[in-house]
Amino acid sequence: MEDSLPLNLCQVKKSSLVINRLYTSLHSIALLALIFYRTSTLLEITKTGNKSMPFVLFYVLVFASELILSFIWLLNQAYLWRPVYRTVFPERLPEDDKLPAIDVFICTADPTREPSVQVMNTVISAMALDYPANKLHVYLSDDGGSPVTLGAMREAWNFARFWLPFCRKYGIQTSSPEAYFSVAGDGNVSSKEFTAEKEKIKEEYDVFKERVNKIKENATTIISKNHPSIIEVIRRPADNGREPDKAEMPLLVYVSREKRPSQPHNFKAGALNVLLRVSGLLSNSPHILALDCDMYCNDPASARQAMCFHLDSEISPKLAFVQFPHNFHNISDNDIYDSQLRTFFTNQWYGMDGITGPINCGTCFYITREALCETSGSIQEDTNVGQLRKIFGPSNEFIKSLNRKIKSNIIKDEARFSSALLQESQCLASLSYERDTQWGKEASFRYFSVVEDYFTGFLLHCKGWNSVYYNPQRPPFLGTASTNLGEMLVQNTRWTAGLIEVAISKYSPIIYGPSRMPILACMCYAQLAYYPFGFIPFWCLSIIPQLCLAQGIPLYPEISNPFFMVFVYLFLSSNLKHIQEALSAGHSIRTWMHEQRMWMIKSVTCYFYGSLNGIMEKIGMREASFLPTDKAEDEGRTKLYKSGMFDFRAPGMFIIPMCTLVILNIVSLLIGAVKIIHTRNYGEIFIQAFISFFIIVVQYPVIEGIFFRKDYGRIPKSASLLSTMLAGIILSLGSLVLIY
Ligand SMILES: O=c1ccn([C@@H]2O[C@H](COP(=O)(O)OP(=O)(O)O[C@H]3O[C@H](CO)[C@@H](O)[C@H](O)[C@H]3O)[C@@H](O)[C@H]2O)c(=O)[nH]1
Ligand SMILES: [Mn+2]
Repeated sequence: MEDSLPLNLCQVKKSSLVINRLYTSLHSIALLALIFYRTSTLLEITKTGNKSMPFVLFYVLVFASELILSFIWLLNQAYLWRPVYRTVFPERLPEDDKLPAIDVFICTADPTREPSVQVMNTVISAMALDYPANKLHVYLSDDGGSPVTLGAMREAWNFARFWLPFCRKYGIQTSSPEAYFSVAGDGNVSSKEFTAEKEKIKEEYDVFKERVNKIKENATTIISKNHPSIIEVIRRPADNGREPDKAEMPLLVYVSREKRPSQPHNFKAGALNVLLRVSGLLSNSPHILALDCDMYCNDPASARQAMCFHLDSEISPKLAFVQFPHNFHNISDNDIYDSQLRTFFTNQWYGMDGITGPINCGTCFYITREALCETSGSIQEDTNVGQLRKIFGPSNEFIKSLNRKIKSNIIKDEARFSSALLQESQCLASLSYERDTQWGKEASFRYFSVVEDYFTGFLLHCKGWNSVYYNPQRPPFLGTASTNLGEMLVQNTRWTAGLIEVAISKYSPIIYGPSRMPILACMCYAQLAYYPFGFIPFWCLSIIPQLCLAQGIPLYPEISNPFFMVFVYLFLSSNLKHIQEALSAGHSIRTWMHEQRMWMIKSVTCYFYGSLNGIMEKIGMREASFLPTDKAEDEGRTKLYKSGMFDFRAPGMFIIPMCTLVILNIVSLLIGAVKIIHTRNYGEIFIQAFISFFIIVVQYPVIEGIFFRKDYGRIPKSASLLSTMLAGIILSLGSLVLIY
């Protein structure tokens, strides 16, 4: 019987599992050997006492670095334990009238950094999801409180009245009009009628873009940080003579929560919580799709794919969300900055999916309202309303909405948008509404950290909820990746600060997690929280062995020592594993090189600064901030990225440490080489020379940027000069302390 067939399948990636476990076992033996070697050598050094204090200190720092790296490596093994992949069978879903409703939440904050036409493409593509229109409700949160966005949204509604019927009629998959018209376009139809219609729609689209741009040109305010809440249910305006087919349209709502300059608004999490409340009143769908404003739906099938999990009676009672991968439309084949964040989406989430499910990634996920407003499941007619008000605030209407049994979630009836209801929504979007409630603390999206996604997902998993990772063949969503070095380092610094805030709090996954979720899941969460601390070993290992190399002082076993092979093994094993993962995800060896390079660059910069910011935020010396990434295209920058050239026009705080370390490595390798030629004894400092050599090879683009490039993306002369001076100072200080 069709009904009894499963809606989805979960299979273990057997070959990966075997390779992974073999790798983990062998590599951990080698790590134990390293720890044995370091401990015994250190004991010997301290016993004989014939080494200088600075040397012992350096030795201890190198050992400590190796321990930190081993710890992060150990946490990482949890991802490798049991990778799984999933298959869905949407054709087995119940009839349309039995499908649950979906609310789509889209957040935007700034029409300049997030161009309105792009945001509206996301809105339109969400409206075009392959789902019954009366069960789809699209909400846009505008943190910019911008008349430009509101105006653009009205225009988007107008255009969608042409676009949706067209997509439905011809089965268009690329439901973002911009993407559809800029690429060859799908819909394998070549009839005359289709061509004519397509042309007509294209004209409508151009009109739409023109109007949106005009709204921006004529606007007197672009962003308002001081305004009451504004909610508008977008409706079709009076007949304008361009009436298309009477089409069923999803509900479209504009929400701009109240903003006051002096009051904290909790960034995106705050915006999402307002949407959660307002939508609770207007549509109250049991499922929610959250999207960043640049993440348009690239496959209308994602809603039904997600339902294959949410409607599976076996997994649904504990299933909080289905996470889809982040894919990006602007990734070049030669992705020099690893803008696509490959490791997360082609490796780690499969591994977490085999435990309790992937982390929440902030966008491209279908979550249940019940998981976010946890108590709703248990709300009965007799539940103490006073209690609920303490958690959810004073709105009776909202509290009523929590009880699924009372509320139907389908609205078509215009009377539902009575002015009283809209007024109540406005009150739900006001700043004062959350005062003395548990919003952002107990239920809902959490405010504790700027990586609200990671933290909210973590607490859901702690409460016993699960998640699912589904990565279909056709990218379900496509966003705009940061393909600009400076922008991306700022973004990563923000992420790091958010992660470190969690890592050093009472919610640290290794303290808060173990009693609440499987240990492997804790390890995954801990790996994400702690990997930024990799900046400590990276800084140490790119300075200390080099200082010693320049003095001809060995820190590693010499070639004839049996432990030499342990170091060789560790280096080869981890890099070959990395290469294997890149290759099996369909990438080339080049990807490995890019990722190594970016790991080094991020370690010296964002992981370092982000950790400092996180610690300062924790002790109250700094306020958290969230500057949305720039999603507007910059032709010059895009050109450099596409041609595989680094664009070093980034703040000096990022460029200078990077250059300093590279120059330091070049100089110490040169000095070391001269020493080797003199003494003819290379065996003792081989590993140190190799470390420098490896860093230099991997960081070749930086060398090119300092010495060889003449274009505008090169490293500025002033930065090179300053870096050379800094490298000189470090080297001289190093030789001073090591000699005396
Ligand atoms: O005060 C704010 C700040 C941001 N946003 C929106 O949040 C989204 C994400 O912002 P973006 O600048 O694109 O940040 P990213 O670092 O790219 O976002 C990633 O990381 C965030 C956590 O730091 C997650 O929330 C996101 O989903 C995830 O894509 C965008 O739609 C913004 O408009 C707001 O609505 N209000
Ligand atoms: Mn983004």
